[in-house]
Amino acid sequence: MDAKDMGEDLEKVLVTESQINTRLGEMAAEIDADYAGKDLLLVGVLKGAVMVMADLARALHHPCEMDWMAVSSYGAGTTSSGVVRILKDLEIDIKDRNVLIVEDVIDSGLTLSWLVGNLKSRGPASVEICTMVRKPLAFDVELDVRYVGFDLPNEFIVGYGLDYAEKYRNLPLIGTLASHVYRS
Ligand SMILES: O=P(O)(O)OC[C@H]1O[C@H](OP(=O)(O)OP(=O)(O)O)[C@H](O)[C@@H]1O
Ligand code: HPA
Ligand SMILES: [Mg+2]
Repeated sequence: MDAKDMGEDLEKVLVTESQINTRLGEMAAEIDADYAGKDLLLVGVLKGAVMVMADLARALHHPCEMDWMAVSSYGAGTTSSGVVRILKDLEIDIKDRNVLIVEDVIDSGLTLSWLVGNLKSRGPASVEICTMVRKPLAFDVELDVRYVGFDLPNEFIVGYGLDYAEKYRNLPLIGTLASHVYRS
């Protein structure tokens, strides 16, 4: 899928595919340097983080393991319910591991502040966060985000894993939707 397949649904492009790829390379280089000589376990948060996880893992030179959690707070709407549920837990024991949580977006920050607390209670050596997008509201919760792709304004976005009612995740860029999409 690309912008041409969106018909009139795409309002504007905020981050292009090539900007995403360039930034991913920079973030991977930082992670390679920071984790030199250490083990690394990437924890992707389904489903939104699938694209970042796949591309980031391939951009890393550092060997890593990957595991997945599914937590949900949004359902089909565009605002967080604040109630986080585990839909699928990790399969790997993270005790004494260096965990790097991989996310597509930190919006209200509620999902990650809950998840960081949950993972820290399992006795890992470290827990850090890598997200492709961070929005301003996330600054209201105490969240130490080590790697940020792009700081974007407070608008609902889709693409590169981000969905609206499960659609548009396979758009390779990040953009906003035209208002008629929300009405239909
Ligand atoms: O910072 P917050 O306001 O908590 O929002 C961020 C979270 O919301 C989205 O997930 P969602 O629950 O929609 O599931 P999905 O990844 O399957 O789309 C997104 O992928 C993040 O995990
Ligand atoms: O802007 C967003 N788009 C899609 N999913 C999301 N989940 C939190 N914020 C967003
Ligand atoms: Mg979502």
